[in-house]
Amino acid sequence: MARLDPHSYADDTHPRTKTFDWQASVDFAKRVLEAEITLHFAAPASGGPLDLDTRGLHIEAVQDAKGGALAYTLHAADPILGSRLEISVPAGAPSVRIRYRTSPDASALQWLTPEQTLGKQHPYLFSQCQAIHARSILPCQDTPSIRQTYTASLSVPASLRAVMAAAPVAHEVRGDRSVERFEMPQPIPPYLFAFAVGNLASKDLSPRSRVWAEPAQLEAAAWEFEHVEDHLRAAEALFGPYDWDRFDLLVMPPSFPYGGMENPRLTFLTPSLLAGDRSLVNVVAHELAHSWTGNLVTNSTAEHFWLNEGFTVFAERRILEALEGPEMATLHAAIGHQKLQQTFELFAARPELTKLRTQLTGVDPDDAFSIVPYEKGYLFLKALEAAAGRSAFDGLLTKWLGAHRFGAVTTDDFVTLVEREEPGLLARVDAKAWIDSPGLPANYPKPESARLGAVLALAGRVPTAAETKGWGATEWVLYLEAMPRPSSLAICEELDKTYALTKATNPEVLVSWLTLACESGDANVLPRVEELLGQTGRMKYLKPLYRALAGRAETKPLAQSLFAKLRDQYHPIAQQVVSSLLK
Ligand SMILES: CC/C=C\C/C=C\C[C@@H](O)/C=C/C=C/C=C\[C@@H](O)CCCC(=O)O
Ligand SMILES: [Zn+2]
Repeated sequence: MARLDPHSYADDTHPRTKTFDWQASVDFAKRVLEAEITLHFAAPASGGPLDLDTRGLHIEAVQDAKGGALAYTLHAADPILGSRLEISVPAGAPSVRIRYRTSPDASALQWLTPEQTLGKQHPYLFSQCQAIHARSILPCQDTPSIRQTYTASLSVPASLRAVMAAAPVAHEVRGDRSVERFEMPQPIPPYLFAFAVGNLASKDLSPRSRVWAEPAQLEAAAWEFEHVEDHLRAAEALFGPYDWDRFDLLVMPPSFPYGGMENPRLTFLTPSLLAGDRSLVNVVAHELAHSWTGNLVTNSTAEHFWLNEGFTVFAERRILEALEGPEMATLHAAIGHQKLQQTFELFAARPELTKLRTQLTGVDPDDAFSIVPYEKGYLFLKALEAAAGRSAFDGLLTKWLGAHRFGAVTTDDFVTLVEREEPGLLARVDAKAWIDSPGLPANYPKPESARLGAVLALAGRVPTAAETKGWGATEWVLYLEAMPRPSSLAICEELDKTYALTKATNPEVLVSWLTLACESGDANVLPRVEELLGQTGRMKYLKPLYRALAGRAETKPLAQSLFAKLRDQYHPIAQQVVSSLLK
């Protein structure tokens, strides 16, 4: 018996799921899915146990392919992993079928009332499975090391649409219900299983891309993401053919906990990207880049998350460089570097979580999550690119993607490939320190440029109008993130009086400003902070603001009272993460 993943009960001596068929009926009144799943094995079972991951599922029946009952045990829940569903599978069995019901507080799902949506007329339901939440939707081997294809059939109220990170194949209306069928032909890790149900409409952006949104937001979304085909072409020029057929976008409700989620064929995006100036489309570039780094070549467990995210930030900034020039890519890298330094301070008590390769047994991935795998992983790849030269490094990247296409990888797989293709390169950048030591090695490639230096030189004082001439959101975020914390109340007051930052419409600028002001004890911004925390559920915004409020004695009670009031409108993942940081 050998567990494949510290966050899964999947065992490499058990039958391996190759594909599954999932039927579910969405019950908005009870906030549950009534469902049945048939797991088809890669080879007939040899006879013995099959351990599946579940969380909060009410199991009604477990059967063989002919409908005969199979013995099973649903073990007590582990606080991080959920409950092991142990099934006795007879020798020769090709599949198992499980009928079950999800729990109203399934950790992957957020159920929204009509009032919590933009249109206020219809309910909404969406999923977020990364890293280990798919098991709250369906019993499965919930580890990226077992990739699975699937078919799905979703029964929803006829007034709503269901969309899925899969290929739609049929849509039938039957009275007051409609049944939408999907197929996912490419094998995916379970964390990329995703769907949404709501009052949705779509608009084509290119032959292989459309945007879905609530009707009132569709035109704004289509304008913001109009140039998605340029991103696709730039990415294919860099990384090779796009393997997923469609690259559709779904603009989520404001409570969506992340900036984006790279669900294949249907990327989920926070509505906070609809800035009206296309200044935040780097997130689309990031999610698109995952089509190669993360979705095609996938970390085998969360302990190698940097293989997903460090590579994707590197790829995102190469797309940005191709479309907007090296200066913009460098500015984004500089913001990431600033936030990385802040994160090292936040993780001072848990430096082991700032290694690239982590040990996460007994650690909840959502609690370990930070930008370290993103930005430290990016800097490590930049160090390799600088040492090898861009052409040689691009050759490495091509070989990496080709060698592990539709596969699951570990850090050792990357080390082995680089050592084989470019002997000595890893030693030249002290790869061991990057991978297995906390923080950054002394020789790391700090993002630098003239424009960047000019912005950073202003940190600590209020810039003049002349000095900020031509600044966009990126320069303002970089300046605000580089400001000493706490800054003086005099500086905060002058900044806001001069530049009306509390009225900023760009969410990145607004949150960087409000966080600085809260960390500096500037009570003038508190009404806007309270308003914003009620308008978004994106953890990138919730975490720094709640942490800033909780970090000062005079505003800690406000952090707690606000969270008590607002928590139900946040996704279950955000509720758990913010609750942990307020402890
Ligand atoms: C050391 C790493 C430990 C765990 C990593 C594995 C999974 C973390 C889990 O919490 C899932 C994260 C999902 C992230 C989805 C989107 C992000 O890439 C975007 C985050 C930033 C943003 O909101 O823009
Ligand atoms: Zn990502």
